[in-house]
Amino acid sequence: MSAASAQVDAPTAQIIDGKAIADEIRKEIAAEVKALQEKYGKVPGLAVVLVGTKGDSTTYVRMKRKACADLGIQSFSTDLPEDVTEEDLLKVVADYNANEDVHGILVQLPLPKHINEQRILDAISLEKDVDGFHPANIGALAMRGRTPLFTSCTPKGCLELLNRSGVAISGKRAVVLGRSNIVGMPVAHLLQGEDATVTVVHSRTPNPQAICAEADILVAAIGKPEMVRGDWIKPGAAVIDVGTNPIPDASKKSGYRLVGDVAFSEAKERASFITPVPGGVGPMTITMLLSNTVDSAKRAFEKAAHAQ
Ligand SMILES: Nc1nc(=O)c2c([nH]1)NC[C@@H]1CN(c3ccc(C(=O)N[C@@H](CCC(=O)O)C(=O)O)cc3)C=[N+]21
Repeated sequence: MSAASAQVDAPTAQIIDGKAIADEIRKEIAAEVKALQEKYGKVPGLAVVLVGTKGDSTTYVRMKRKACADLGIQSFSTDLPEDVTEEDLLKVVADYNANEDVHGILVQLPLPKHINEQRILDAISLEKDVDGFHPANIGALAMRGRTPLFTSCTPKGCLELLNRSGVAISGKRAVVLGRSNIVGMPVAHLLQGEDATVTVVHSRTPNPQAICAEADILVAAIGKPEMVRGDWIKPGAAVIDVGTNPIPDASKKSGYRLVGDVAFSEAKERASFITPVPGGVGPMTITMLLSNTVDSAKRAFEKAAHAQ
C-alpha cells in the first residue's frame, strides 16, 4: 500500500441542519393549514400555558407563539403567576379542553414544585395532547401494533432528522442516553419501533462510555453539558444531540451560550452524521408541535363535518 493511500482522512461528519429541515417541514405545514382553511373555513388552534416567568421557558413559549403566527395557526395564550394554585391551572386546562377552536394544549414544563405535574398532564384532553405527554399516548407508543394519537415532539423530531438524512435504523444498534418521560423513553420506543436494537443508558449505568461506543445511532438526552466526548463515539455513528444546556460565556450579550450533551467538535471528527446545538433538534421540536396541532385540527374538522 502506498503512503498516499494509507493516509485516510479523518472522517468529518455531515452536519444535520435541523433548522433547514424544520423550515422545509414548516412549508409543508403552512400548505396544509391553507388547505384546511379553504376546505372548512377554519384554522388550527394551539393553546400555550405558561406558569411563572423562568428565563428559558419564556423564550421557548415566545418562539412557539411566533411559529404559530408564521404558519397561520391561531394561538391562544395564558400566562399564570408562579404561585397559581393547582385548581386554577386545572380550570385553565378544562376551559381549553372545552374550547372547540383549540386543537392542541401545551402546558410548558417544568411546573413549579407545588403543582402536581402528572395531575395537570392527565387533565389535558387526549384529543388535544399535542405534546404527547398523556399516559395513554405514551402507553400506546410503548405497545407494539398501536399508534398513539400524538407522538411527543422532540422524539418525533429526532426520528424525522434521522429519516430525512437517510440514516438507516432497522437492525442498527441504538443507544439512548437519558430515560426521561419526555425524551429518552419515547425516543427509545420509536427507535425500537423502527427495528433498531435499543439500549437505554442513564445516570446509574456503570461505564456509559463503553455502551455509547457501540452505538450506530446515539441519541443524547441527559442534560449534562458536553458529557459525551469524542472517544465515546463509534466511528461512523449518527449522533443526535438533544441537550440544550446554557453555559456561561462572557463574550455573549446574554452572558451564556448553548451547548449540547455532546462535545460537538470532538464528536464530529468520528461521527458520520451529527446535529449541532443550537440548530439541530430544537427547531424540530417546535415544528413537530405545529405538525401535531394541524393533525389534531384535521381530525376535529373531519369529525365535525361527518357529524353534520
Ligand atoms: N410542555 C412542554 N413541551 C415542550 O416541548 C417543552 C417544554 N414543555 N419545556 C421545555 C422543553 C424544551 N423545548 C425546546 C424547544 C425548542 C428549542 C429550540 O428551538 N432551540 C433552539 C435554540 C433556542 C435558543 O437559541 O435559545 C435550537 O436548538 O436551535 C429548545 C428546547 C421544548 N420543551
